[in-house]
Amino acid sequence: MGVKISIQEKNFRIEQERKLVLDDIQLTLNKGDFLTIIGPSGCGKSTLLKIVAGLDTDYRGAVIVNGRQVEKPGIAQGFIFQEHRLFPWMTVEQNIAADLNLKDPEVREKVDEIIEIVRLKGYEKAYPSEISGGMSQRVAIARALIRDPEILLLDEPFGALDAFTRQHLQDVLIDIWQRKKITMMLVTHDIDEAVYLGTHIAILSANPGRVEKLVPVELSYPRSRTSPSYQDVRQRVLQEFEKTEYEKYRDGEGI
Ligand SMILES: Nc1ncnc2c1ncn2[C@@H]1O[C@H](COP(=O)(O)OP(=O)(O)OP(=O)(O)O)[C@@H](O)[C@H]1O
Repeated sequence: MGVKISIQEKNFRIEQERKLVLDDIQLTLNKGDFLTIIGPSGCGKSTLLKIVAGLDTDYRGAVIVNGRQVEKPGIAQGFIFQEHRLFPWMTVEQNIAADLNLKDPEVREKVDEIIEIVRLKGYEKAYPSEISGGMSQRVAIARALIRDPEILLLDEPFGALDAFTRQHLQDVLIDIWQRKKITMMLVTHDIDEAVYLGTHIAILSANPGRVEKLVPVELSYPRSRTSPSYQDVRQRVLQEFEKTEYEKYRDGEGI
């Protein structure tokens, strides 16, 4: 059981013109894999994630999550955006429970367990305006986790946070992933984040978006950013990434 992504092509229509954005993306994730995705700006990373989430179904191909074809958004595919999208009028625990009844003892127990996992104990009754950006993002992750998703999709989840908070949340995410044994797909602009988190890294090229390289990361967790083996992987990924950037600009695309 796992996730099978087969996107033959994804086009967007822009001013009468058809633009091929994703071309022949074939990815297979085993249960518990953590795939990080990097690639030049505009290469289709978010589009890929939205397709897996069922938020975009206008493409040629199929996405199978644990044997079922994804045809619309659903609880099996948790999605975390860059901005947390919490309800400002609800407390932390209400945001996490959302449409589930907090008075139900089973829901209560689950909310308490997840709050502990995302390290928000003591903040259950706080409102989003009373907590930091990093904490809000942890609430968003908790809200997805409580629904027991088969895959968690994260689109630049820590992109808006400062470097210190970002590193802390990377460790929280690894802890969640190890405890829940959940399959993850995370898009990032940060090569370091991709190497620190992923069991595999997909490096995409642009125009059209293709998987240029799939790099398995055979480093144990927790990873040390300063170890020589970590630096070796980082260097290899950086070289591959630079090739895709170079090709993009050589072909006349600019910032
Ligand atoms: N709804 C849309 N309509 C038309 N074109 C779109 C739409 N969404 C995305 N695109 C185009 O598709 C391409 C891929 O966009 P996407 O947001 O998936 O890239 P990305 O790799 O996530 O970019 P970034 O790294 O800058 O966030 C871009 O050229 C973008 O302009």
